[in-house]
Amino acid sequence: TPRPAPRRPERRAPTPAEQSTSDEPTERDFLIPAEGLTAQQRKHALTKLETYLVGKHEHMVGFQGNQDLGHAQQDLGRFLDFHLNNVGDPFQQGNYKPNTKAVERAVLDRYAELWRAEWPYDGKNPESYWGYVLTMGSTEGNLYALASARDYLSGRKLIGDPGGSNPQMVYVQAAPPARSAPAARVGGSPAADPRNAYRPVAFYSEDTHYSVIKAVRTLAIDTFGAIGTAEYPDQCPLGGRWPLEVPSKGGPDGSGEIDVDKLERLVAFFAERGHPILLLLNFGTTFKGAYDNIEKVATRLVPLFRRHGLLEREIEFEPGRTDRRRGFWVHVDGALGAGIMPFLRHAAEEDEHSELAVALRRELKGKVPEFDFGLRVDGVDVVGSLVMSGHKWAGAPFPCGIFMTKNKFRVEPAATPAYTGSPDTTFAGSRNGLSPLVLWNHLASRSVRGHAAEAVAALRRTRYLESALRELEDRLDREDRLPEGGLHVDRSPMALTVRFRRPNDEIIAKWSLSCQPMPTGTGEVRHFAHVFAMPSLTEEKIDLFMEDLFAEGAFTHPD
Ligand SMILES: COC(=O)[C@H](CCSC)/N=C/c1c(COP(=O)(O)O)cnc(C)c1O
Repeated sequence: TPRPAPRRPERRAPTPAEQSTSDEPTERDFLIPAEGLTAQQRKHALTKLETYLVGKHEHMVGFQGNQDLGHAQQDLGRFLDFHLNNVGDPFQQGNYKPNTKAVERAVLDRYAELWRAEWPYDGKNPESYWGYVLTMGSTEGNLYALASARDYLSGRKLIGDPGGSNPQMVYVQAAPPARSAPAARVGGSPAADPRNAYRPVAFYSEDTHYSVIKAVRTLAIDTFGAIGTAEYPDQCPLGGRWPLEVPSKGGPDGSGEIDVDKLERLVAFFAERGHPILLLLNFGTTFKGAYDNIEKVATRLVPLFRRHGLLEREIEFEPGRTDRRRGFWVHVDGALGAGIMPFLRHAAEEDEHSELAVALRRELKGKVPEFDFGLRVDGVDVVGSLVMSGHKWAGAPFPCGIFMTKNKFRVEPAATPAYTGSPDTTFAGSRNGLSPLVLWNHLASRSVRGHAAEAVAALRRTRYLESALRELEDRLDREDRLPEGGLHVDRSPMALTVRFRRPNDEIIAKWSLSCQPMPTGTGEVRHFAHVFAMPSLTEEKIDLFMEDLFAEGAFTHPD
């Protein structure tokens, strides 16, 4: 029987009476009639949206997006007059001339310096950085990093037929070494199976952002859990069933850092069998703001990689055409952490009696953690790639970010399309030309000392937030209004966020809170919300937020 036609609204501008009454605009307010809308109707609809956004902008505290625009609008608004497009490689000008690649290169050079990579960019130097400004956020960067790592570790190479009839590049795949190949050439211990030599295995923790799981699925990259379950049943080195993700320290209600001891045992299992290792580490996890101890991971795994011939492998594409590549790749998801940490490191490097260094020591017991291209263990430069979101710490008003790696880890560009005049070396085709301007403005509008002071202040405000929540818990307890079990206030080491018991839906909507159910060690599930102390979160806002949480029914839920 034919399905009834979907009920469609008439294609006409809604009358004022038909428009949504709540201050939250709906698609009805923006219905586009065939005859278009008058200037007045468009202004009316847009004003409704602006009014709504003003309120939400003021109360946006629940995600790691810095809402402080600085003076981006007056500095950059003029560039909306241009159709900017940074299509192609940032370091090749290309034929699409209305671009901001010069700005993009300056931003990349500055972040390369902040992340202790070799800069300025030099296409002839294998140790030089290469990177590009993302048109999406770290999701694009993670996708691109994992695709690069997959091709690099699985012995793929893109070669062109320069001067040939076909300008396109083609993939060539190295053949697995012969079974008789010496273990050293296979890149594994004597037990290594040469057939695994180009089968990379991915590892990431249970606190990893969902964009990584999406990337692994999209790119058909094998994870240790999937291969373990399929090919090594009942052999999990942790005992029991293979976990899908590397356990975090202290389990689901722990700090959110990866459990390095368990990671080491899982990686060893696959390295012994000749698999190349693809490791994604978090530097500022989404919900708990936790930092994986990247230096500790590297200190444990570099000797293991050396033992199993994974520090350097010879890859033969065809007789006489070989590459020397590593058998491991460490990607750092620094969506939030890569934005703030270089500035905290600067504060730590100041004279120990300076006001900034003293202020940092009040917030941070111990050293600023390692995460970037400067990390070396036994002379090995550990980090293969790094991403950062521009709309988090840097406060870009739209998604953007940075992907960075080194020339020596790159698989040659996919194509050199004549019509753009620039090698197609990024994930996107057309690329946002405004993002480099926003990131440039963020970096250039303060001295590095000014950025460092901002970073230390954010740690101080996080501590203020945590104290305020604990005082609130005491106030509610004194008035016998504390919910059963308390407010579960918690903060991971150095985190820019504090998590606490989820309040009611009205407060969640007003303050744009991000919420997550979390199993506890006892099997109970607790519902948390969190607040991030981005530069846009002032102490005044924290006080106003506490008043809302103190109100009657703040933690009451309909269910
Ligand atoms: C629930 O919160 C989120 O999903 C935020 C993005 C919104 S904050 C502005 N985090 C995104 C994120 C991402 C994805 O980054 P984006 O694509 O820029 O959103 C990658 N890695 C980590 C550790 C992340 O936290």
